[in-house]
Amino acid sequence: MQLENYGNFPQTIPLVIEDEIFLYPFMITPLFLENKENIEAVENAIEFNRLVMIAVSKSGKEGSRDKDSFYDVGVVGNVMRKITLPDGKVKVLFQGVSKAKIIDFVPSSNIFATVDILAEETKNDIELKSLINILIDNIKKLSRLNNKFPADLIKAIEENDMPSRVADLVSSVLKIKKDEAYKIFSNTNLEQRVIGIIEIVKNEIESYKIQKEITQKVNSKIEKSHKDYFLKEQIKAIQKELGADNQKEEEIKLFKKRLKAKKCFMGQEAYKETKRQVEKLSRMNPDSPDASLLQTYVEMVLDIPFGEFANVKFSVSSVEKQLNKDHYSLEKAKERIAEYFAVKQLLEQRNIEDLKSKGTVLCFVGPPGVGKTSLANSIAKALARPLVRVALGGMEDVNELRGHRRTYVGAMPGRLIKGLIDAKKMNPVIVLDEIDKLGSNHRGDPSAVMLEILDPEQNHEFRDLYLNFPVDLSQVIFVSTANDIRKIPAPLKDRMEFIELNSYTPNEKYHIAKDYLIPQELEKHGLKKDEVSISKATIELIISKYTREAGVRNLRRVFSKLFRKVVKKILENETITKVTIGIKDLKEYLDNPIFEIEPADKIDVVGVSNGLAWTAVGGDILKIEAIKLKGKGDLKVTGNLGDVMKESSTISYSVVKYLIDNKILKIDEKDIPKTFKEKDEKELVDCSEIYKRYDIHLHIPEGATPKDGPSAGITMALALASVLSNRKIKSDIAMTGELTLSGKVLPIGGLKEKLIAAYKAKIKKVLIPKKNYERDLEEIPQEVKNSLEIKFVEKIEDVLKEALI
Ligand SMILES: Nc1ncnc2c1ncn2[C@@H]1O[C@H](COP(=O)(O)OP(=O)(O)OP(=O)(O)O)[C@@H](O)[C@H]1O
Repeated sequence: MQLENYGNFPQTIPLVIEDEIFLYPFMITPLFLENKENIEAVENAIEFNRLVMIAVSKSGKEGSRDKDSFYDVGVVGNVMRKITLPDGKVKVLFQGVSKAKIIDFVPSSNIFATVDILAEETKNDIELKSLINILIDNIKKLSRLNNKFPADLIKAIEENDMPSRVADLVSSVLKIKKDEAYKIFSNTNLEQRVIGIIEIVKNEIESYKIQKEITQKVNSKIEKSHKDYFLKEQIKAIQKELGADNQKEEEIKLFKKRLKAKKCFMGQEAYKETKRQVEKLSRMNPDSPDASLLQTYVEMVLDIPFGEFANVKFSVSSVEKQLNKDHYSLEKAKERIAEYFAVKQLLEQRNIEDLKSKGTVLCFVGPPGVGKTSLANSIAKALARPLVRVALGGMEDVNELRGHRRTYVGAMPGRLIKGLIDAKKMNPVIVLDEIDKLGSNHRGDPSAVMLEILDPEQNHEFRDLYLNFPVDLSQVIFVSTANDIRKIPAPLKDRMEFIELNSYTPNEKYHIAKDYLIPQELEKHGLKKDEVSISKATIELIISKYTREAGVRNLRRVFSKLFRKVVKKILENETITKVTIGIKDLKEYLDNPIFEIEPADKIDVVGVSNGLAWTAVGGDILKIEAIKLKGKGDLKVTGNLGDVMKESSTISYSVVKYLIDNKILKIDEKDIPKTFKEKDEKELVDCSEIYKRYDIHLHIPEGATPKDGPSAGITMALALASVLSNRKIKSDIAMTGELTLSGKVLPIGGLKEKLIAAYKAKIKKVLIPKKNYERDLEEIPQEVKNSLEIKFVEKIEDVLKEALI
């Protein structure tokens, strides 16, 4: 279609104002017209076979035909077809012919405008060509990002050698906003127009790239959240299938129910804290690790037996009965325990509530195996309360008692709270075993924690760190045990009442074995009384040669070992109805004997004296050895001695020197080493030269065992006196006593243990301080007193007189 066929320009032609599409020359475009003027203009063009000018309305001014409501540059073309649609609208097919500009608009007619063709100019063909190439490149790039430019379209663009057509075509595909499209289209400089289009294509490429990136990110996020969502849904479905979902709800319900039941017994703070934690738990995902920790906490708290009490009545008679039933002898201890519960019973009968739970804590002190724990057992049995044993010996951290805070990995309540849970009662008997082993090497302050537990002023509000609320321990009966009273911290000692238990004599052991250990062990092994017979002599031999202990723990083990073998024998041979165990059989049953305290040396020697020692595991014989070596009066002391014992050796040495100087201890002149000159001239030398010309070495075996205390004073002095005077010491004599610098003998502790040790070592005579002789002999078992000659000594001279030959 030729433009010339339509006459010269400028000319006045019908004007259509298009609201939607920005038209370009050579485009064949369907247009939908509903505006009366537009329809009239089209009809006029068809009727008179004229061209029509299509101008585009400015943004926001659609529907108006005012002069400045549309762009003045548009397209002239012809109407190829016109169809009137059923709704009154008119559809026309328009073919653009040329770019044109409205020179004049005729508002009176309203459908006509005077229009001129707008020619485009090119300044530089080569530049234009390059710009077209750049444009095509960018279009190709864009086509990789979206599908606006299909391959055949790109091909058509490439093959078109009219730059203005390429520009029109590309612009029409890009769907540029009207005002921008107008700006580019109305430019008559073709290079500038192509540059404008390139910019738009590039912007579009950038924005697509960004869009793509964002889409990818969003997609991956959406994918992840979708994945999570689906997984969670699946878990839920599985849990539902397994009933776990309900299970959690059920559990929380149960916790709340149990908590409600305990509310009035557990105290407000405890109730509030637990309630808070149950609520927190109900909001948690049951699979999270925190939830399982919290669940353990809630379960622990609800397991504490708040409000549950075993028999609350105290009955002295039943305590006494049980103690007597379970223990041989131990009269003093039994009496003291009975008194303790008598007070409690009276306070209860007279309803003096607040004193009932107060008072001191019983502490059984003595060597291992003498019945400390077993007395506590009997107390619990008699009071019909559960017994909880808390071993303090192996404890490394005091927080094992008080619990670890919940922030601590693997936190748990302390042993006391666990004890209550195990006992299922709030008033058990708790035995704090080996309270003396709670030393300062523990982490934390053990005595402060123990005070919190034992002090009635504090223990009704004992705060376990794990629970984080106070628990009332005031109804608990605490009993403690210790081997060595000296190792218990002073503030704790103040709260305790000590009941001393001593080593058993062989005779006591025999009775315990016969009346308690053997019947109990027979029962444990399923044996009847008449199936085993052990003679008295056999039991005594077992005591003296197969056990080496202050108590009877190993003795019990020996019987258990014997009876295991008896059981085996009976099972192996059904004809056996009774097994007799005699002295001869012991070797077969028990291997070689272990000697208890070794009997003292039978030979009297110079410089070896027998001391008596008290240790946490019972009494012992302490041999003290002294030798003299040529020297110049030094004293060397070995044997792992503590400071007090070292001082005591110095005192002993000074006392002995004093005795020599004052001729109380006679020195034979022959024993003093002399110089050749003194020998030749037969010079007399002073007796003091004996200690000036010799060095003395004092040793107390066994070197690996630490020893301390002043009670070996007289024994060391005796050894020193013996070695310096060269007089022998009687081997069957032993002694104990502190020595003062003026030679007086002061009293000592642990006499009973020491005398029992002397008795076991077959010592004949024992020298003890006068004060002990007058005060403590009553407590010494008769069999010991019968077999030992016990003599008191007041001063060192008495010792020398008795012991030196
Ligand atoms: N007087 C006694 N009568 C009967 N049995 C006794 C007597 N003394 C101790 N026993 C028994 O000896 C065994 C050891 O006693 P127990 O465990 O009470 O010793 P312990 O003094 O607590 O020792 P440790 O200090 O090592 O804890 C127990 O089986 C106990 O029954």
